[in-house]
Amino acid sequence: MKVKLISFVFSETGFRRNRIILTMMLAGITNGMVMLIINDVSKDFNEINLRNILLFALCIGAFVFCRKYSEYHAQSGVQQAISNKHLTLIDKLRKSELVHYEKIGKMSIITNITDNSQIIYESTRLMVHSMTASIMLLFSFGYIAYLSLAAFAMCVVILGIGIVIYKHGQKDIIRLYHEFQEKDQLFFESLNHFLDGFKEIKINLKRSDDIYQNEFSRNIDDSLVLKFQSEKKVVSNMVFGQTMFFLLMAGIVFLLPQIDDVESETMMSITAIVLFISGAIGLLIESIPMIIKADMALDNLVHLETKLDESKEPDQHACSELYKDFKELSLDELHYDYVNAQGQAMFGIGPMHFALKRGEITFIVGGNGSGKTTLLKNLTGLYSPKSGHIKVDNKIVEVSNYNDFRSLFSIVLTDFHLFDKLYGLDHLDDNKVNELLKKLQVDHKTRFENGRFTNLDLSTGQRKRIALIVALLEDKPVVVFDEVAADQDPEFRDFYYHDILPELKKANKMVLVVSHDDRYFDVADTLIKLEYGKIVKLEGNGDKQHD
Ligand SMILES: Nc1ncnc2c1ncn2[C@@H]1O[C@H](COP(=O)(O)OP(=O)(O)OP(=O)(O)O)[C@@H](O)[C@H]1O
Repeated sequence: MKVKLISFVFSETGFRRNRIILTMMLAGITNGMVMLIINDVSKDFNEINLRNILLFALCIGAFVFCRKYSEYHAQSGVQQAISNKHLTLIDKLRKSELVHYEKIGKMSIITNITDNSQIIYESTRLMVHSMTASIMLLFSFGYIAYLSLAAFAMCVVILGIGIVIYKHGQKDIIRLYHEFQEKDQLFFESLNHFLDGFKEIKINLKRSDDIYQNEFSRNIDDSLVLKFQSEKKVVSNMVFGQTMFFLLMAGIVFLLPQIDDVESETMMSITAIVLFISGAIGLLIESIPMIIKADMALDNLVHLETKLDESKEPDQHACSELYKDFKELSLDELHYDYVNAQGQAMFGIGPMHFALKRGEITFIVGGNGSGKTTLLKNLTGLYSPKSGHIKVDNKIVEVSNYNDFRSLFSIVLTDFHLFDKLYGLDHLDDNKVNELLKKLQVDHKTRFENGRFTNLDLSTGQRKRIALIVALLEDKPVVVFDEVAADQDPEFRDFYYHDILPELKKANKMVLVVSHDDRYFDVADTLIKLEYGKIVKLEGNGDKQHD
């Protein structure tokens, strides 16, 4: 059986790897030596001499040192390996396509990374103990072979049969663990809904009871059944292991004298050794289920990493401000559709064909679900089109230039997120931010000090204003606002349409706005109306520029 946990633990120990292996072996050997000395001395009290006392002390000292060294360095190795794995996963995550991230899901990523890492970390100590115990067992069996080959053969046969049957039992346990994991996944999905919909649950007792009884209780009951079944198997397997050990004892005590001509003193020694190693065998039997869980946890992390590798964007050229001075952005027969898990196309947009200029305001309008946000995600390079192209100054934007292309945009989508710090904005002048807070009338709620907003516990409308401020601070050539005015009071809405947007236009920015405010449609230079993913109206400059 290949234990993946071992290679994972050693993957980050570098030059200490050989030392850890050596000290683990020495800890096992010195443990065995202690047993030998005790055995020798208890057989013959003349053996109580300075040499044996010193040897005993030396073995204990070496054991303590080796055990501490191997355990400490293995633990720090695995901690390092886990931290590196976290960084690798986050790095791969940020390079994967948005559409794949949306499919994998936030909760699945969080639980995968946190739960599995915890299991791996906790199992490492057990694994080190088990490896030390295995060395001690090998040492002890070597000594048994030295005392009596027949006793050694008996150990090999009985333990061999035990291992085969034990491994067979493990297969069922692994299957049950997998089923349990799937149930656990369902539980976390429900938990995700429960936490996201906490307000809706709080307000509606019937809904709250329904989700509690029919979702959580049922899921937990199903999980418990599997957990009980697997625990039952684990316990049976452990008891079986212990029984095999008793069988070994019985073989040594009752059978060995019949088949081998062993003296009673040797019999005593062999019995003492077998009793001595019972602790190590017990430890091994108890560790195996945990090590299997750790291997499954590693598989889960590898599975997540493989998914992220598959969803990786094509390699990007180094950012070169390729499009910095662009003038026009156009869609050339762009088509995009969402596909379900079976690969069938669901909702789609396109084909779309229009051109937008810098220094102009474009409104994208249409009913709910008409495809406005999907269009924006394509336009900004968050999704890559299934067919057709995005062009900048009439040149196709290759996917390898998407990083460069996306750097043109500041976006505030409907599900925007406010970061506690303004990442990526270096050398920001606090005064400049505070002036904007004043201009957008949120300065009485929050200030910008030492690179952070002092308060982000704000109303939805206020949070949107902060998101708007961040977008303005980024000072990108294209700004994209998805229903930003939706939660604003009439005065601010007026300010947004009649001041903020025209100011951005004056600053030669391309302004893309999703809006349902038909009272302000006259602000737009171009108006694109969507229905069922198709352009049903294209008015203004965008139409004139259409080639
Ligand atoms: N990740 C997704 N997977 C599958 N279908 C999706 C996904 N996101 C959106 N859709 C579907 O695409 C359609 C268009 O959604 P989109 O968010 O683009 O509409 P919208 O015009 O922005 O709507 P609204 O005005 O309500 O925000 C919807 O029918 C929606 O069900």
